[in-house]
Amino acid sequence: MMKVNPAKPLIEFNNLTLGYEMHPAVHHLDGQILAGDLLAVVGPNGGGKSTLLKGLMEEIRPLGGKITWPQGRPQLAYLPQRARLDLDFPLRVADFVSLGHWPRRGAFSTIRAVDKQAVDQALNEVGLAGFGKRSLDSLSGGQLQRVLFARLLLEDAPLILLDEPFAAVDAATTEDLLKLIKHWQKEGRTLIAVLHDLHQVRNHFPKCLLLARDVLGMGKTESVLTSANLAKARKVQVLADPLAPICDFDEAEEQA
Ligand SMILES: Nc1ncnc2c1ncn2[C@@H]1O[C@H](COP(=O)(O)OP(=O)(O)OP(=O)(O)O)[C@@H](O)[C@H]1O
Repeated sequence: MMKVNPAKPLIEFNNLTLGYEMHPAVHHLDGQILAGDLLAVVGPNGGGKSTLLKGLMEEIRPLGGKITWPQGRPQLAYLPQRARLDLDFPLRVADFVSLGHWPRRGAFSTIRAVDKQAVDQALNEVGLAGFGKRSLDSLSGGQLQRVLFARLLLEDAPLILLDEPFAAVDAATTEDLLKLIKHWQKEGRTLIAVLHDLHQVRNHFPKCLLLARDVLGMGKTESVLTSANLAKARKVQVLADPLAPICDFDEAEEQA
């Protein structure tokens, strides 16, 4: 894993605006994420959380401002929202998990013995020892989420992005997956997770970004999730206003 300096920012946002066809979904974001941060991204539906992850993955380019990587852009691992995944095909669990090696080995490398051992170990760590030969489409929702985490283990990335990792997952599975997340943080990885359960965020995530198109707070969780900030977030009708106004970049530059 790439060595990162925990005292230096891993990611810097400078007046970052992200969106689609000039309509901002994340507006004028400034701030830093330090290496080793465990950051929750929260906010109303349509508030721009997934868009921010897409920006970090360079799936979309900023409409304005920029994202900088003072320590270089590290390898990223990404857990998409379950609702966006179509895993209803008869691929073996072990083969699917071994895809976690792709970023390092290339898509067409054969699965080597050492990989097989790593796959078994990853399945063991997520509580699915012996599931390797099962077919993906035979798994329950919670088991599938564990498999996705096993694949992340193999990716061994310094920066991990999780989009609603506990959606439709029961309490026991959530607890197990949270332990893995904390373990990853102890190993020095940086984690950014989109979440909806504020109780969970308060209990397990030291830092938080509250996003309702505009940034309503970023920093220590207890100072971001105040009743005043949450009241503001509730007032933002991002869903009722799917076409946010075209961003005025001249004005944005002047403010920068
Ligand atoms: N590909 C796209 N083209 C146009 N608009 C989009 C696209 N993807 C997202 N949007 C819009 O951008 C805004 C932010 O969406 P985003 O998915 O980032 O929100 P979110 O905070 O992740 O929401 P949720 O909690 O519902 O998952 C929404 O108004 C959405 O309709």
